[in-house]
Amino acid sequence: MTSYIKIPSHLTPSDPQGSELLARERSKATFDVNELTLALYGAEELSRFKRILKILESDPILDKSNIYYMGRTELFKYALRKDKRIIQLAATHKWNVDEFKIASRLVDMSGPYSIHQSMFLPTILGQGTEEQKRKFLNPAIRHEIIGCYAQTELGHGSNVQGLETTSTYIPETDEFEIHTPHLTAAKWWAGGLGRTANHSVVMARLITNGQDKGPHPFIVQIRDLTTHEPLPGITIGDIGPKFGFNTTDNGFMLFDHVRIPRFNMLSKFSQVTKGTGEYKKPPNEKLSYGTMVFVRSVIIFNAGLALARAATISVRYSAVRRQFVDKENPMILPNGQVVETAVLDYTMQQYRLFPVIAQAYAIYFTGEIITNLYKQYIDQSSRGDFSLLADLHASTSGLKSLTSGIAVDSIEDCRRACGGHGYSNFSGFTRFYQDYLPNTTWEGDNYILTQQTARYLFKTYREIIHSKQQSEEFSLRSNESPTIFYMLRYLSNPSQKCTVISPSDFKNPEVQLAIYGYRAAYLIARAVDQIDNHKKSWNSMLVEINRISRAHCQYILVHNFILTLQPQTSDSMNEKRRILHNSPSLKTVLTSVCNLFALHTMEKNLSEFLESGYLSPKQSEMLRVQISESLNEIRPNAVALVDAFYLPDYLLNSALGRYDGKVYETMIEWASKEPLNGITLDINPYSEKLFRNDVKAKI
Ligand SMILES: CCCCCCCCCCCCC/C=C/C(=O)SCCNC(=O)CCNC(=O)[C@H](O)C(C)(C)COP(=O)(O)OP(=O)(O)OC[C@H]1O[C@@H](n2cnc3c(N)ncnc32)[C@H](O)[C@@H]1OP(=O)(O)O
Ligand SMILES: Cc1cc2nc3c(=O)[nH]c(=O)nc-3n(C[C@H](O)[C@H](O)[C@H](O)COP(=O)(O)OP(=O)(O)OC[C@H]3O[C@@H](n4cnc5c(N)ncnc54)[C@H](O)[C@@H]3O)c2cc1C
Repeated sequence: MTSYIKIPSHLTPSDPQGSELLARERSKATFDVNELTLALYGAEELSRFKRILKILESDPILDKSNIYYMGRTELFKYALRKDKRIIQLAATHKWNVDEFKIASRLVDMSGPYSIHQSMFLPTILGQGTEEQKRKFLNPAIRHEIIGCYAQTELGHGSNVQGLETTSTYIPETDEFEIHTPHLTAAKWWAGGLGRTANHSVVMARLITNGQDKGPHPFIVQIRDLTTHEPLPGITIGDIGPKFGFNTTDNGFMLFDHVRIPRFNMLSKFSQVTKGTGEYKKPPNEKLSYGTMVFVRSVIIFNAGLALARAATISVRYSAVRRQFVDKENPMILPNGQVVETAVLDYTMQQYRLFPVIAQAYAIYFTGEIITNLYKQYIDQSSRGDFSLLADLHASTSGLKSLTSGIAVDSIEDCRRACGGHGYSNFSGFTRFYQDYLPNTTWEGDNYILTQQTARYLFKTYREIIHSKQQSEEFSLRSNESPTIFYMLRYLSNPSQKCTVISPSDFKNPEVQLAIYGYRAAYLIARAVDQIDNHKKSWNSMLVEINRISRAHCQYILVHNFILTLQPQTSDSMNEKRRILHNSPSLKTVLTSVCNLFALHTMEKNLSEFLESGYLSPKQSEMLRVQISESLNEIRPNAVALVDAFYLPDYLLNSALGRYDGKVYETMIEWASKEPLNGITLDINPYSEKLFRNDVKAKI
C-alpha cells in the first residue's frame, strides 16, 4: 500500500505504550485464556481455524489493507475477486463446507457469491428431490452454475402469502410459466441477482388447474451460460447503492411468460403430477419456508460473533486509551510516574462495555444450542418426522429478532465507546456495522417475527389452561421444555413474589430463572386474557406481543447460559463443555459473565419486572448494587475475556482493536495512505482545474 505522507519515524506514543497496557491487563486475568478459547471452539475447529487463517493472511488477493479507501465499484470488484479466490483456495486445499465457512467468516465481506452459498445451495439441499439435487445441486457445488434466492418483491417482502409472481402449470407442454403480473411483483433485493447469478430460486404462486396453491420454490435459469446475458423474457438489473452491503449485487427481475420444465419445481415436499396437474400437498404447509428457518438459526449464531467482535475492538481500545487522571485512584507506572487513567477504568465505560462481552457469550452458547436443535430437526425430518418444526420456527423467529437487535444496538454502543476514533473507518466498525444492519430486516423483519413466537406461546399457554386433566402430562413435558416449566410454575401461584433479600441473592441461578419465567408467563397470561376474554384485536396487541417474544427469548438466553455452566453427566458432555467443567477458574469467570448478562438485561427491562409486582422497588435497588459488583468481578478479566474469542487482527482490520495495542502508530500510518493525501488541489476558485497533479510522488 502506498504512503503519501512521510511520518517522522523517531516519534512514538507517550508512555505507557499500548502494548504495555494490554500486557498488564492480560497479566491480571484469573483464568487461562487459551483454555477458554479451546472451550469455545474445541481443539479440532481451533486448529482448522488457525490453519485457514495462515493461508488467507498470506494471500495477496485477500489482503485487506486497501479496502478502506475504495468506492463501490472498486469494492465490488475486490469482492468478486476474493469470492473467486476463496473458491480456488477451497479447491486447492480440499476444504469441506465447515472450512469454507471459516474462510468466508475470516475474509469477512459479503460478495456476489454469498447468497449462492447461504441460500441457493441450502434451498436445493432442503427442498429438492434426489434427482433435482443431481441436476442442480452438484453443478452448483462445483460453481458451474451460480444461484440466488428471489423471494421478496418490490411490493411485498414480509407477507410471503402476498407474493404476486405466478407459476402456472401448462399441461400441454408439461411446463410452468413464470410471470410478473404487476410492477409490485418485480423480484427485488435478491443478493447476487443484479450482475452475477445465472440461476435463481424463484418463490412464486403455484397455479394449477385454475387453483392458487400459494408460494412454492422453482429453479429458473435466468442468464445465458455463455454470454451471461439475461434469457429471453427476463429483465434483470442491480437495485443500486444501499446503506451498506454494497459488495453484493442485490438485484431486481421481471418475467414475461417465461417457461420452465415441470421438473424445476422443487418437489421434495409437494408435487404437481404430469399432465393432470394434480397437486400433492406437503406433509406440513410451511415446509417451503424451510430455508428461512435455516438462515434464521445461522443469524442467531452470527449475532454472538458480531458482539464478540465489537467487544474485542472497544475493550482493547479502552485499555489503551487514557484520559484525565482519576485523582482518587491514579494510574501509577512501576517507575512511580502518575499517568492518565485508562478509560476502561471508568465505571461508566465498564457499564457500557462489559454487558456486551456478556451478551456475546450468552448468544454464542444459545447459538450452539439452536444449531444443534436445527441439526436434530433435519435428522428427524429426513425420517418424515416434522414434530420439531413448530417449536424450531417459534424459537428461531424470536431469537433471530432479539439477538440481531441486541447486536445492532451493541455494535453502535461499542463504536461510540471508542469516542472520535470510533467514527473513523480505521476503527473497523464502519462496514462491519453497515453490513450487519440488514440482519434486523432480512429473513423476516424483527417486529414481524416476534408475532410468530408470541402466537406459539399463546397456543402453548392455552393448551395448558384448557387441559387441566392433562396437567400431569404437562408436568412431565416441563422437564424438557423450559417454556412449559415457567408457565406451570406461574399458574401454580400467580401472585408469588421474588425471594431476594440481599443483593447477592440475585446471583442465584434459580432466582434468576424464577424472575425471568414469572415475567414472561405474567405477560403471556395477561395478553391471552385480553385477546380471549376482552376480545382485543391482534393489531391492538402488537406492542405487547413484541414484549412477550422478547421476554420469552431473554428467558431462553439466560436459561441456556445457566445450563451451559451446570454440571452435566459426562456422557452427554461434549469435548468443549468438558474443558469448561474441568476448570474451576473458567467456571468462576463465566459465572460472573452469566450473572452480568442476566442482571443487566433485567435492569434494562425493569419496568416489566416491577409492574407484575413480582419484583419490588427495594429489590430493584439491590439489583443495581449486584450489577455493580458483577462489573467489579469482571474488570480484571475484561481483556482476557475478549482475547478468548480469538478474533485475529486479519478479521478485525481495526487500528483500535489490534492485539498488540499499537493504536496510534496504526492510525497515523493508515492516514498517510489516504489517496486524497496524494493530490495537490488547485484552490483558485476562478480556475476550472481541481488538481495540480493527479497523484503525488509515492514515498
Ligand atoms: C455456507 C452457508 C452459510 C450460511 C450463512 C449465512 C447467513 C447470513 C446471511 C444471510 C443472507 C440473507 C440474505 C437475505 C435473504 C432474505 O431476506 S430472503 C427473504 C426472507 N423473507 C422473509 O423472511 C419473509 C418473512 N415472512 C415470513 O416468514 C412469513 O410471511 C410469516 C411472517 C412467517 C407469516 O407467514 P404466513 O404464511 O402468513 O403464516 P401465518 O399465517 O402467520 O402462520 C401460519 C402457520 O405457519 C407457521 N409458520 C410460519 N412460518 C413458518 C416457518 N418458516 N416454518 C414453520 N412454520 C411456519 C406459523 O407458525 C403458523 O402456525 P400455526 O399457528 O400452527 O397455524
Ligand atoms: C441487504 C438486504 C438483502 C436482502 N436479500 C434478499 C434476498 O437475497 N432474497 C430475498 O428474497 N429478499 C432479500 N431481502 C429482502 C428482505 O427479506 C425483506 O426486505 C424483509 O423480509 C422485510 O420485508 P419488507 O421489505 O417487505 O418490509 P415491510 O413488510 O414492508 O416492512 C415495513 C415496515 O412495516 C412493518 N410491518 C409490516 N407488516 C406488519 C405487520 N403485519 N404487523 C406489524 N408491522 C408490520 C415492519 O415491521 C416494518 O417496520 C434483502 C433485504 C436487504 C435489506
